[in-house]
Amino acid sequence: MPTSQYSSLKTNTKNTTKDDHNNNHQCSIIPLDFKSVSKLPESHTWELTHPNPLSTSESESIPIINLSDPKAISLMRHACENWGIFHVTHHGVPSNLLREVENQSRRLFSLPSDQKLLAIRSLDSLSGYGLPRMSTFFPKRMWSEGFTIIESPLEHTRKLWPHDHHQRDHFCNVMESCQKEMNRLAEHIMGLMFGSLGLTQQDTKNIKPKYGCQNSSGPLQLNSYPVCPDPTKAMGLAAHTDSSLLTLLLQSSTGLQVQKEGIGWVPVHAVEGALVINVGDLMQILSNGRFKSVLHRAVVNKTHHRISTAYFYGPPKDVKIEPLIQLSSPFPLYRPTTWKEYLGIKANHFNKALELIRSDITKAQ
Ligand SMILES: O=C(O)CCC(=O)C(=O)O
Ligand SMILES: [Fe+2]
Repeated sequence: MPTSQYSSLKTNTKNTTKDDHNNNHQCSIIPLDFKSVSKLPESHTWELTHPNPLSTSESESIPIINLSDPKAISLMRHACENWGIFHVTHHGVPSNLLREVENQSRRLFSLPSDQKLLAIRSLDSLSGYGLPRMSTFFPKRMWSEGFTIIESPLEHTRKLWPHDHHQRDHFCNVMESCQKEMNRLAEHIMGLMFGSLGLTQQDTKNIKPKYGCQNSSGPLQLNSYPVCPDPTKAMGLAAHTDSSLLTLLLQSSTGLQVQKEGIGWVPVHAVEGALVINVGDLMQILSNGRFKSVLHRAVVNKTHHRISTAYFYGPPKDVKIEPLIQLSSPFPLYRPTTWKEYLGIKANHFNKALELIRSDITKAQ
C-alpha cells in the first residue's frame, strides 16, 4: 500500500461514515515517513513542558541491582517502593540474543515506509506496525513508530519480507527466543519481589501466566525513535504507566525518563548489558499500592536512531487480581479486576484508569 494513499487521508469528525471511521483509524496509526522530512512538522510539534531533566545526584539515580547479589531481594523491595523502576544485571539473558533483538528491530524499522505499511495494524487487532496506541489521546503525533508482537510475529513478517524466507525466519526465531527468555526472567523477578514482601508461592500461584503450556507468550513491543530535527519540541512516547504486572525493557541508548516525586523527570541511563524493569499498574493493584507503577516517557534526539524493546508480563487474561491487603492499609485500595477488563478501561481512559478502579472505601475518605 503506497504511503501517499495514507498521507492524503484527513481526519473528519463530522457526518462520520464507515469509511470515515476507517480513515480516522488509519490517521491515528500511520507513522510519518520520518526519512522524508527535514523539519519538524506542525503535526508533531508539542508545546513541551519538558525541558531537559534536572541533573541527578548519585542518591537520586535509578537503582542497579545485581541479581546474583544476596542483597538483591531487599534492594528490589526498596526500588519498587521508592522508584517503581530499576536496572538488573547478571540476569541470565544472553547478551548476543539482546544484541540480535536490537539488530533485527533496526532492520525492520529501516525498511522503506511503503514496505512497513504492508504490516500495518488492522482496526480490530493489536499486533503489527503503527503509531503508539495511545496516540488517539493526544492532539499531536509522537516521533516514534512501533511493531507489536502478540504470540507470533509470523503473520506480519510474511507481509514485510514476502520473498526473503531467510530474513523472515531469522527475525521470528530471534523474537521468539527473546519472548521465552524475557518470560523466564520476569517469573524470576516476580518471585523475588513477592519474596521481598514475605509472600509465598501459594499466595501468588494463580497469577502466574501459563504461557509455556499454551504455547503463547506476553506481548513484545519494538519501539523506534528516528533521528529528530528538533527534539526539544518533539515527544517520542508520551507519559504513561504500563498496564502489566512488570515490564522488561531493553534500550539501545538513553531516552527513557521517569517521574520522581519531588524531583521531576529523571533520565534512565542505558547501562551496558542491563535490562530495565518497571512496575506496572497490575502490580500496584496487587500489592495494594505498596509498589508504585511508574510514570514514564521517551524523549528523542538529533543524532542517533534509538530502539527499545518492551516485554509486558501479566497474569492470564481472566484471572482476578485482588489487592493483597496484608501488604498495606487495612482495606483494599482497588476493586478486583482482570487484565482483560483493565486493558479495556485503559483503552478508554488511558492514564485515569488506576484512579477509576480505586475502591469505593478510599473514594469515600
Ligand atoms: O522506549 C522506551 O524507553 C519506553 C518504551 C515504553 O515505555 C513502552 O513501550 O511502554
Ligand atoms: Fe511504557
